Amino acid sequence: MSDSKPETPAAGASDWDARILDELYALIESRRDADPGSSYTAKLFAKGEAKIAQKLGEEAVETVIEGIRNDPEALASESADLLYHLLVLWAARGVRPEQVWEKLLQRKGTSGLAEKAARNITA
Ligand SMILES: N=c1c2ncn([C@@H]3O[C@H](COP(=O)(O)OP(=O)(O)OP(=O)(O)O)[C@@H](O)[C@H]3O)c2ncn1[C@@H]1O[C@H](COP(=O)(O)O)[C@@H](O)[C@H]1O
Repeated sequence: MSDSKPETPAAGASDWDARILDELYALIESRRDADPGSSYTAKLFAKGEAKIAQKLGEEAVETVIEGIRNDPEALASESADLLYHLLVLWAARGVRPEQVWEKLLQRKGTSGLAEKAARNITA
């Protein structure tokens, strides 16, 4: 069996990882000038940044609800909706995934508690 990941993951496949976020972002970018009648992403772009942010908020609330209920499958499903809409907002506002990955990388190894304590000293 090859170690390499498939070009495109099959639905339900476990042999995939977070690189799908980069692929999804590229797909979202490719829909920027598409027909809103044939693409949900294009429809979101046509509605504008404020509506996209509002939609992200709705998906966040739905994710929170599933986080409070004990239904991991529903939580995973709402999380996918949330991530998709977050990526659409990044694209709409000109944020590249690499910018966010860089932020995460910079924080690697720094405890959230230590960072918060340092912030309070300098505030
Ligand atoms: N990952 C997603 C994805 N996740 C969620 N959604 C859509 O997000 C919407 C959210 O559903 P809701 O019930 O919350 O909202 P709604 O009532 O349907 O929508 P609104 O009228 O409120 O805007 C649904 O229409 C979902 O289909 C997505 N739509 C698209 N993608 C990806 O984007 C690609 C391009 O899609 P199109 O732009 O439609 O071609 C697809 O191949 C997917 O890979």
